Amino acid sequence: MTTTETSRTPSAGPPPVVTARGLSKWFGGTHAVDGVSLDLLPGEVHALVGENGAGKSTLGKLIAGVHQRDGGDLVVDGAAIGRWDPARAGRHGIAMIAQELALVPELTVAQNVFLGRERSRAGVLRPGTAAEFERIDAMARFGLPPHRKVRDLGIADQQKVEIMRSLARDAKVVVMDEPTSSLTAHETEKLHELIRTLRAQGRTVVYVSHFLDAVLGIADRVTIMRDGRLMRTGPAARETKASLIEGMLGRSLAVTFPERSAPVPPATPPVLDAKGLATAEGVVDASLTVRPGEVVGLIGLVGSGRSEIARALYGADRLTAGTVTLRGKPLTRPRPWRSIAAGLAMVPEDRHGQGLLLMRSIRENIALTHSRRFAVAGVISRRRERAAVGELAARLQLRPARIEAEIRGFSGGNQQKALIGKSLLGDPAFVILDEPTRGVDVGAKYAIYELITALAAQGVGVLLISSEHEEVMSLSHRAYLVREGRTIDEVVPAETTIDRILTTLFGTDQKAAP
Ligand SMILES: Nc1ncnc2c1ncn2[C@@H]1O[C@H](COP(=O)(O)OP(=O)(O)OP(=O)(O)O)[C@@H](O)[C@H]1O
Repeated sequence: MTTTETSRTPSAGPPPVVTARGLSKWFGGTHAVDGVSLDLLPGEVHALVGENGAGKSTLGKLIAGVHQRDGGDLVVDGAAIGRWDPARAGRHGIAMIAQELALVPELTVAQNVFLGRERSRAGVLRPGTAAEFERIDAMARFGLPPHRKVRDLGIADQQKVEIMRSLARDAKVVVMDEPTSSLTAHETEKLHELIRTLRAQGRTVVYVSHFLDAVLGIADRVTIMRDGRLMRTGPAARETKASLIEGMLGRSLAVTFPERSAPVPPATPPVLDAKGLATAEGVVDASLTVRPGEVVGLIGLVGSGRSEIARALYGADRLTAGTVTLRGKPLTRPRPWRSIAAGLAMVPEDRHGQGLLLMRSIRENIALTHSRRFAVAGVISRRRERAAVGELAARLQLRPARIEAEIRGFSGGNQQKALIGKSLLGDPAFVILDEPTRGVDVGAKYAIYELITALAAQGVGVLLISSEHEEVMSLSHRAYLVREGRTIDEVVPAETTIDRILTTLFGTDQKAAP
């Protein structure tokens, strides 16, 4: 579909709570949102879908006052809106849960939930807030400890704090940008229940997501965006996954995986050999090997210790027991810089917290860790740097392909690609990819799958962690099952099913039949 249709308000039914007419937003030469007209109805879940960089987040931010529009009109509750910022939007009952979470790490869960609302100084909450927290907690059913510092929470729990914050503000329109990207299937289902409750209360949820199955399951209406423009808005019931993908990309694309290379013979000496790892951060007893040319998955639920095992291998957390051997040499007391020098690379799960410098350019971000590689007689050659980064940007299909632009101006999915690029530039022998396709659209996902397969074909050993079990099942030669910080079993994904594996993971001491 190439024609641009605007959404229409059904002739009967309640008037829209927000109406956008010809909204427009430029970032430098990028027309991020281009003449978008849209109604948000009370009591609807309105999904926004589109490729990375299609303008979904920017549209959400224009509605929530995070960005100022450059053109077009915004009508809220029937009144035309002039200047617009998050505080004004908040007073009109519009809240946004952005991809880049806006929490204060040093404050507690409850303090963050009521941030900007509490009147007492130094983060001391007003009397009555405990009861208020309980009320919100009862509605959200996340079971978060109110007094825990946010910096001690994982990214999934931090996302839940943001969601509770919008509940605390009693928002009637909540824009959720990729709310489920770090949640487990079970947590996603709980969030969807909460969204249904909000809808039943007559509230509006704008749901930005790349998970098209989830979109079809929860949304009443779907708006498809492409290149800043609105392609169509219509009832979710009339869409299928294929029709959404076609609308997003302008062409059809089978959601498939590239073919795995042949299994690596077991006698091949491993590139990585880890035995009996333990850390204070939750690894209890993890052992695994990865051979050159092999993609090995870690399958476990969020919170099972998958990412913690990755951090232990990389040296981000200190080992309290166990050994890591890389290319036959022991990594005594692994630390990230020693691991990188020894040929290990890691793409972390939390790209903002651990991976990228948002104020620096793509080139600087990609090249920073590898400055020595571009040195000629001790001086960094910008020309060599630009050539290598440019080549990587093309391989990763980075959009826009401007390697000197600041990272923060790139869409979430394109930031993720830059992060992967950063880890690959050092020609590592072993790569850890923790949620490499999180927040990435279908087209770019396939590019990342191809990259993983290509890395293995070049003889690199890959450790793959993903909440999308289908990815691990389709890309890995072998996989370890992880529960409570332990590697409890090893499977060959091509010879088993995810259902069997999940039975093993959920069960107490059942073994998966391979
Ligand atoms: N603060 C900014 N400064 C400069 N450019 C920006 C900024 N925010 C967004 N852009 C650009 O605007 C376009 C739309 O980005 P946006 O984040 O809205 O896309 P998106 O559809 O939400 O993508 P994703 O699915 O990857 O999150 C992109 O080309 C992006 O690079």
